[in-house]
Amino acid sequence: MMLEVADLSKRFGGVQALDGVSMHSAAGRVHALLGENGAGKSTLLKCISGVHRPDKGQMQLAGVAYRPAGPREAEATGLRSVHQELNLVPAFTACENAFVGKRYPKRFGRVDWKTMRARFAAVRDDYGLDLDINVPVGRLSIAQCQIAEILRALTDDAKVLVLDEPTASLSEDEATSLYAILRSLAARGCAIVVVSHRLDEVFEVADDYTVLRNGRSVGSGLIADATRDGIVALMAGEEFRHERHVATQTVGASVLELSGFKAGPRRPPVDLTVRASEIVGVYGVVGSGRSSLLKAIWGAGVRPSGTLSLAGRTLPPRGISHRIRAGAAYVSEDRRNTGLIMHHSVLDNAVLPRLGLYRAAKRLPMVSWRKAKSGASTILSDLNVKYGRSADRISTLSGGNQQKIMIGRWFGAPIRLFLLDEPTRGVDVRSKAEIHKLCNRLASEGTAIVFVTSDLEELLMLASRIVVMADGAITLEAPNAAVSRQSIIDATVQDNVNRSPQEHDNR
Ligand SMILES: Nc1ncnc2c1ncn2[C@@H]1O[C@H](COP(=O)(O)OP(=O)(O)OP(=O)(O)O)[C@@H](O)[C@H]1O
Repeated sequence: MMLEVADLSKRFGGVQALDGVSMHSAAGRVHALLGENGAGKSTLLKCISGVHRPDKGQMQLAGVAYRPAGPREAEATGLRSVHQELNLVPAFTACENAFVGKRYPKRFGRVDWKTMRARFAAVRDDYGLDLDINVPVGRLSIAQCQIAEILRALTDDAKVLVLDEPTASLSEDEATSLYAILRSLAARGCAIVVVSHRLDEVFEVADDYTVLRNGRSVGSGLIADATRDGIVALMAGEEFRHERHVATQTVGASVLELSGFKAGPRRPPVDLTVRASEIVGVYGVVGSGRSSLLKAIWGAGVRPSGTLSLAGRTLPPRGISHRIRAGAAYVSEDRRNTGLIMHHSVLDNAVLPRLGLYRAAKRLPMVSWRKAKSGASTILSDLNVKYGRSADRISTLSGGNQQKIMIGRWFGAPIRLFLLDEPTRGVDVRSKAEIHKLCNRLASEGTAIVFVTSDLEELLMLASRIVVMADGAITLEAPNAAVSRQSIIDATVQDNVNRSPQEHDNR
């Protein structure tokens, strides 16, 4: 075994995040680490990569006792990691980020930038990844940052590579190419441990699995011997099925109208109408302009232009407060920077956009924290959020639980238009089904929903109408039942859009 973990435990205050976990990962194999939100997956990866020190238990790397005092020591032993929260310096390029904390190539005593860039570009090309290495990562999308982070891990040979949800913000195609990279790394003798909530891809790429539940390892084995239902039952501790929930209710009046709307100065104009009770799913590859369009509709775009009307009123191209007053709500794809206030409490984050609901008295501009606390606890229990105390920092919650709060905090007041960017990113299968059910409930009450997703299954499962984007333009727009899986994938590339949507039908 390349990596062996035995009886590992880790406690944070009152939370037993890991409780005697064991796992083995062999060289040349991809090991999937599975479990519901808050099961302890990230904590386990952080113990392996030296971020956390376990309270109890042993680890071995390549047959030698391994107990890293920190991430540097773990790296020196041959371990590379890609965590859920990306750790990149925004002002540095992907290449400069890749060398942070490592020995720079030098020439005449000075940093040899040329060699550094060439070495980095060679790794990028070797793995067939597409990334501009001369742009500061602060200007890249989340998915491109993810690629930058993975490249950082690949710049030197690794014995073990651990990745926490590396495909969460990648589209189907990008995830497929990332997994091809993981397979080729495994073929070079690396042991790979990967966390993913996308079970379909786990079945395609992984050789072995371990399931965690409430901090304990509750099952492990060969993927070839496992079934999807069996794994889901292990994760949830009971039988569970994710039903398809495509909304069937009749749509109402138009809520959002875009006409010649440009999300930015160099973006093509977009025309789109979304009606009450409609769930429009927007799909495309990284950089196709999905998130920029959503952000621009929300009023936070960079120099947008054209006409946007919400519930019959034309709104200025920028300005979030107009949108909120008109009944819109938004969930950002970037939980850490623009979604949540990470150093504030669970309570603060859960009530922030709806503070007006928790006034001490009707016209008083003061918040009653008693009311806020009870409002928050309703939201948190409705969405089955796992947390210790509402005063804990939100950064201590697992990624999936943070995501649920980002969505739930908008409830409590009617939502006319709900804009959701990757609403179930990092969320486990059961919570995903709950969020889909919630979207359907909102739609049946008249909310118009526009969501961006990189998950083709989710798109087909939830959207009543499908929009595909490429290079900032809409390349396909049709009711869910009228498009094939292949035509959706084809439309993600501009050159393919002239083909008929019915051309392939392999759904
Ligand atoms: N630094 C921390 N301080 C306090 N509690 C923490 C900390 N890190 C994790 N926890 C708690 O440990 C538990 C396990 O969290 P972890 O992030 O490992 O879950 P996960 O399986 O990765 O979930 P997800 O799929 O949602 O990312 C959670 O209850 C979480 O709130």
